[in-house]
Amino acid sequence: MGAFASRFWFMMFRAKEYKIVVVGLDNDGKNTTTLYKLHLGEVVTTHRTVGSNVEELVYKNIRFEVWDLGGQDRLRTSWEMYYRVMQGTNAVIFVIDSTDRTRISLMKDELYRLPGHEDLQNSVILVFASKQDLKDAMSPAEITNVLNLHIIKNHDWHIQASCAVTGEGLIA
Ligand SMILES: Nc1nc2c(ncn2[C@@H]2O[C@H](COP(=O)(O)OP(=O)(O)OP(=O)(O)O)[C@@H](O)[C@H]2O)c(=O)[nH]1
Ligand SMILES: [Mg+2]
Repeated sequence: MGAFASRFWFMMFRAKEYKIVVVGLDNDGKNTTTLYKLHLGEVVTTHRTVGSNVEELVYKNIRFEVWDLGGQDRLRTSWEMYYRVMQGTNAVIFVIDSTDRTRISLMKDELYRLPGHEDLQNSVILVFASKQDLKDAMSPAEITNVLNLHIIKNHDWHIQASCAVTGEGLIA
C-alpha cells in the first residue's frame, strides 16, 4: 500500500486494526478509484457504487478494513447505517472532487453531518482534496476556507491533496 498518508495515520492510531469509511458525493469520481488505488496500486475502471465496497489493506502488520460507500443522492441516507454497523469507525475519509465548485455547498452539508454523528464520536476526519491532476482543481487551502473546516473543534481533522490517478497524496 505504500506509506498511506503515513504521518497523519500513525500519529492518530495506536491499535493494530482500524476501520475506515470512505464517503463523498457521487460520480465526482473518487471514492472507488481512491480505494482501489490504495488496495491494488493501480487505477481500475469504476462504475457508480450502489451500496458499498469493502477491502482489507495491510500495511506494516496493521490491518485496515476500508469501506467505500456509494455517494449518489439516494444512497447518502444509508451512510449512517454503515457507521452504526461498523461499530467503532476509527477514521472517515471524505473525498472531495476539487474541480466541482458547483456542489461545494452540498459537500459542506454532508461533511458537517459527520462530527455530530453518535457513531463517529471517536473517528478522525481526513478530507482528501482529490483530482489535483486537473488544472482547475481547488487547492487544499481554498477548500479549507470554502468549507470552513476550522469550525470542526471536537474531532481531529486533516486535509490532504490527493489524486487517485497518480496516487499522489495516497502513496508516498
Ligand atoms: N482526473 C482524475 N479523475 C479521477 C480521479 N479520481 C477519480 N477519477 C475519475 O472519476 C470517475 C468516477 O470515479 P469513482 O471512483 O467511480 O467515483 P465515486 O466517488 O466512487 O462515485 P460513486 O460510486 O457514484 O459514489 C472515474 O472515471 C475516475 O477515473 C482523480 O484523482 N483525477
Ligand atoms: Mg464509487
